[in-house]
Amino acid sequence: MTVSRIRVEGEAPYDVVIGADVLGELPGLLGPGVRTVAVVHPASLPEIARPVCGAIEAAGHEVVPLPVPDAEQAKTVEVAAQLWSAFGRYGVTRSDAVVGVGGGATTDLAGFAAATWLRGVKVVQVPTTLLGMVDAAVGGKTGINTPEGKNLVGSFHPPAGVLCDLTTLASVPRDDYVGGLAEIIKGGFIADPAILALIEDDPEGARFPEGRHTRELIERKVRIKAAVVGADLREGGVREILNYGHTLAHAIERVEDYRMRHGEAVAIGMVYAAELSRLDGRIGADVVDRTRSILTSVGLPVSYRRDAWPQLRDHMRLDKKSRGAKLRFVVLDGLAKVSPLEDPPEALLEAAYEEVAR
Ligand SMILES: NC(=O)c1ccc[n+]([C@@H]2O[C@H](COP(=O)([O-])OP(=O)(O)OC[C@H]3O[C@@H](n4cnc5c(N)ncnc54)[C@H](O)[C@@H]3O)[C@@H](O)[C@H]2O)c1
Ligand SMILES: O=C(O)C(=O)C[C@@H](O)[C@H](O)[C@H](O)COP(=O)(O)O
Ligand SMILES: [Zn+2]
Repeated sequence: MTVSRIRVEGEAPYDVVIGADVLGELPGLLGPGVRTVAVVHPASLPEIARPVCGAIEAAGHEVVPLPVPDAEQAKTVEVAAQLWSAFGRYGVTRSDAVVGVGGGATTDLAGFAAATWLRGVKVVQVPTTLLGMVDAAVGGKTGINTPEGKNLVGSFHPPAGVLCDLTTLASVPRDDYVGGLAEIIKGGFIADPAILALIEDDPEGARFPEGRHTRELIERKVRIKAAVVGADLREGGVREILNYGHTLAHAIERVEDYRMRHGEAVAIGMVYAAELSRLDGRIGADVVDRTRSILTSVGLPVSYRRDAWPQLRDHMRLDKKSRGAKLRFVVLDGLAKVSPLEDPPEALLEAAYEEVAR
């Protein structure tokens, strides 16, 4: 299988390397002069962390394996503080590096710990879920949750490289894998409708790493993300499009106490954003129907509890796109045509939720 390298431009350009059995590329991404490498990984995935540690050790670095709690439980200030203590104990300096191995939750945490330790040390991300590869590990958004909401603390800290070893996808639980499809489908609606056609061509295959179009879907989504974050790292403009569906999604995750997968919440959030776009007169029912049908075809949810609306509305206040009391949504004016929707009337917000509610 070939190895692809997708460049992310910006102040400090880096590569997203994609292929099977590509761990040999890791020392090159770490670069010269690194002595100690802290490998942050879920405690539940020792079999995935071990070869990563082995590849780093074989290149002559000193490896410090740092297991953290699984999934969203890792994205807390307590776990970040444990990493800071470990970095101190093991002497991680500004010429050393952190490697994040795992799903998006682990790479978000590892990136955040690296961004804040000594005001910023090098991080290389090794995503091992579909969602991590196509979204979380690329682009330098790092963060943790607080009791008030999702990703409320974090920083923009681009990695020095991202290594997507496609062989790791084989063991990802089906529902977690399918969650990653939500972020790929998001890419289809906001930038590259060819993604939608590929999934519609083989929705069952899309649910598996060995699917006919998997490699192309991954690369198309990574290219979208690389182009957007390369142009606007700090979300001053175009990067906001990557937040399509996320205003409601993050509120749902908060209501669910982070027990719902991010991708599942994003799927519901995209239906909501599509309904907002339709009710605001921007798109026809065809795009909304396509949203529901493609999400359903791969097994993603498209509705949420009616009685949760007051709580969801309250949590949306703290969305990072809000400006003062004014909410801001990312909406569609058509396929691959994205706009901000500022300060929508409450009646519109409620009417769109009524279309999502069950
Ligand atoms: N920073 C960003 O730009 C960005 C973008 C999108 C999502 N995110 C964040 O990413 C997170 C979601 O990521 P996710 O969907 O990868 O979830 P996750 O990190 O919770 O991983 C899902 C599950 O899969 C397990 N797992 C990981 N790799 C595995 C493998 N190869 N084999 C078997 N099990 C494996 C994990 O241990 C976990 O239980 C959310 O916190 C979300 O906010 C961040
Ligand atoms: O990279 C981005 O920018 C995104 O918005 C990608 C999202 O898929 C991702 O979930 C991100 O973490 C959400 O960011 P937030 O700023 O709304 O927390
Ligand atoms: Zn997301």
